[in-house]
Amino acid sequence: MLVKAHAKINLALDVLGTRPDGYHELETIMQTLELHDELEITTAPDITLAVQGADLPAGPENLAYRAAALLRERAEYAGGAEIRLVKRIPLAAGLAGGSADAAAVLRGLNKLWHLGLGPAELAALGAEIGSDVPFCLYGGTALVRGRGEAVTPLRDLPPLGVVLVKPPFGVSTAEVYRRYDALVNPPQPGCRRMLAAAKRGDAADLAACLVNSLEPVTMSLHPVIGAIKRELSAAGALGVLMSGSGPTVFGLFKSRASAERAAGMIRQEDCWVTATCFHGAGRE
Ligand SMILES: C[C@@](CO)(OP(=O)(O)O)[C@H](O)COP(=O)(O)OP(=O)(O)OC[C@H]1O[C@@H](n2ccc(N)nc2=O)[C@H](O)[C@@H]1O
Ligand SMILES: Nc1ncnc2c1ncn2[C@@H]1O[C@H](COP(=O)(O)OP(=O)(O)O)[C@@H](O)[C@H]1O
Repeated sequence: MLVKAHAKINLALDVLGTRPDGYHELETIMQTLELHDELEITTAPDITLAVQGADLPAGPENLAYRAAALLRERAEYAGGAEIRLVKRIPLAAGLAGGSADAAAVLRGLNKLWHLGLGPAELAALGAEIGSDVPFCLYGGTALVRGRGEAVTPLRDLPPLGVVLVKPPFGVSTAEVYRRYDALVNPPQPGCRRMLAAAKRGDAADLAACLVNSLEPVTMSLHPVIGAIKRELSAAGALGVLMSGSGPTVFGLFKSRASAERAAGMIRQEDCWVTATCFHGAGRE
């Protein structure tokens, strides 16, 4: 069985405070992209994982493996699965690559093992693996709250083009959140404004409402993020923003074709650059 694990970006991200469990209360609007990892999953006596395209462990430290092991344990399933993962989403990028893989494994094994678990049950399991996993199980466009476990699907947005630019370093999500807590003047929330724009579904409106409370934190650590934003704007982006805890920066374009043209204009040293587009929940 072939399963696609789609990357995500955050179109808006507000941090509302810290929770008793040490995580942060969020309000964010997330959107899956056509860019995806691929997983070939077949039944086997035990759980095995082979990774192609990235230097990643293939044991329990890998979120894809961890998802299979957790599902097998909770479903008390006797068999296993052979998982072959082809990575295309860059690591520690703010694109939820690991979370997307974990969600793809939960979705795929739920079918392959005929477990019959519903979306809410899978999302509860996913939340134990990582905060972005519940959204990755739903995909499309959604309002996400809590630690990331409360997902409210929204109507699909127009299929906008997206250029992704990732500088040559990863970012620790935990460190970005820790540094956020130390901000004297945290950014103003903007998720509600984006929610209204998402309901209207107008591209220029969406682009004008992009907001990410974590962006100033990561940008203070890596000023190149500001340079990438300026270059994407100069290439004609409708709007630009860092995704999640970063460091990937995205630019929105009216179509995939215009994103492809703009991607060819990006001259940032040593950056990973690709053009993709919004991916709706209903599509594989
Ligand atoms: C920032 C966001 C925005 O969508 O995405 P990415 O930038 O990672 O893609 C998410 O909140 C990241 O989700 P995810 O990367 O799954 O985080 P987890 O593995 O669950 O947690 C990593 C660390 O981030 C912090 N964390 C995460 C989520 C949250 N709501 N509050 C937090 O404080 C915690 O310190 C936690 O130990
Ligand atoms: N299948 C996986 N794909 C990517 N990263 C993984 C995976 N399994 C574990 N990881 C670890 O999780 C960390 C964060 O992964 P990722 O989800 O790509 O980051 P982000 O949430 O910032 O997009 C990586 O640095 C990597 O060490």
